[in-house]
Amino acid sequence: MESIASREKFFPVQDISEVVQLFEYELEMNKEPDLTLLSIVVGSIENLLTCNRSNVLPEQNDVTSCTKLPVIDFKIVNALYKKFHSTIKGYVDMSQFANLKFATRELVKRVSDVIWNSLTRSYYKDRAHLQSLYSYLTGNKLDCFGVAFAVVAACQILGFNDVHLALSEDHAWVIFGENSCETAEVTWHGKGNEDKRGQSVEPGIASKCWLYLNGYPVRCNRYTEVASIVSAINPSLNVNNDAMEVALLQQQLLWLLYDKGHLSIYPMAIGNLGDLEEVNPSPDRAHCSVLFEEAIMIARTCYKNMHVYPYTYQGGYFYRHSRYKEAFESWANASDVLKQYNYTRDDEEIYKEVMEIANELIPHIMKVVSGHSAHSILKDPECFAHLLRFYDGICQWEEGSQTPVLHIGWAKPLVNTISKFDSQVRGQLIITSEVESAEDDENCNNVSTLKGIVATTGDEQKVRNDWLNLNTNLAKIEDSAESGNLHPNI
Ligand SMILES: CC1(C)CN=C(N2CCN(c3ncnc4sc(C(F)(F)C(F)(F)F)cc34)CC2)S1
Repeated sequence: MESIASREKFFPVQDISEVVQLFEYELEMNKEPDLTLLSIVVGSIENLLTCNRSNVLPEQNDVTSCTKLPVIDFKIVNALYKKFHSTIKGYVDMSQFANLKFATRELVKRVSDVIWNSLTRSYYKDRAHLQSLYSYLTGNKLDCFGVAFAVVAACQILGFNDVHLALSEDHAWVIFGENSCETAEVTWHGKGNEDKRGQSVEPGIASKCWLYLNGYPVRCNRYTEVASIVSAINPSLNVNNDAMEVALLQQQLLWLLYDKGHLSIYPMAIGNLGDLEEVNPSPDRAHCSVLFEEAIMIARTCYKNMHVYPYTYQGGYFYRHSRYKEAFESWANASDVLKQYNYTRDDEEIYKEVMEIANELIPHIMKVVSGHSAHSILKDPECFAHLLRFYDGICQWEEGSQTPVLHIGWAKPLVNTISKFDSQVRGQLIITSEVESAEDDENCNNVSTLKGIVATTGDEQKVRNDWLNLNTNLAKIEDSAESGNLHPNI
């Protein structure tokens, strides 16, 4: 039985700096970081401070790395660690997988079955704080991410170091095999969907749905898996409050991983750090807006600009700081990513995200700026161009998709927004468009799309009627609304 005796010297853990030291040791000194140990430690701190917070902390707590944490005893951690080891080694009969250099699909499926079959029969899967091995070992509950993570931690215990976590923006699976070129579903996704555990994710990638990022997920190594443990820390006490100590712990651990370069292929983790820095800026650290930019650059360079969330992290920041023109640009850039996909029922999460932007945030901005003076964004053709690009990307997302995206609920805020801009502003747009080949249009009409919307100020430009493409889509929506076949999503 592998032991954590060598780590006993870090216990009892009493404050954030001691947790950071333990992570530092695991990242630097251990042959490879022990996913089981680290998940149990942060999971126990999170659960003690968010679930049963009964007098585990002194009233006053300082807000530095000496922030007091509930005392985590070695014997508790050691008992849970041994429990996971004996569960995995007890239920995975290694005689069937003897002398394997690399994991097989059967092995991965068997490990997934052991985790899956040991979960509580029915519980609210979307509840917070179900992501760690502490939750699994003390309550037999895990969320979608937690199951995938547990499978990878279990494979580490069994010695299969080729099994790694693959992370999209709303799903997780594993990669394994000689060049890590095999993939396997190991957890469920969404509500009411049959799980596909054991199968490859190739069909998901082939369907061009956002859930599988066109084959550009974050392919983790052990260090990025440690980053996923930290990024998955959830400081929420309830809908409106966070446990400050847990947020501080997450922020310090993310900076530790950032400084070691372990966030350099993980845009969402950098986005998470940006959100934490916005609320609680660390002295002599980059401003949060720099972090949001960095996440975007990683998505563009490492993931062929297939990730949406880096732009919505940045757009959300600009929106919260009333930097509306920049928010429009971020959201238009997010839409440029989305139009590379076909919308399917598995993409609910990003649908809700885009719908909130289009039907809540942008209309709110329109209300706020309506009363403002001449310099307002309603006189700015570049703002108008960003908004058109945002809406057009959604239209293109819908084109070629099995499931419609837009419905009359979208058209009203859309038309309302566009009509807020003066006609002379609208007249200052230059629309360039290329006619795309018709392979994706069932009527074999040439599908002209907005290849670029540039705004000029100054001399009047006749608006090229190519952007009528947008109006054509609007007409379709209104027709469909009249004929009553509204979007099933509403
Ligand atoms: C701009 C936003 C709306 C703000 N928060 C966002 N998050 C919060 C954090 N988040 C994440 N942050 C770090 N890593 C991961 S891995 C992952 C996942 F693959 F979907 C999983 F594993 F299935 F849950 C999600 C996720 C998901 C996206 S996007």
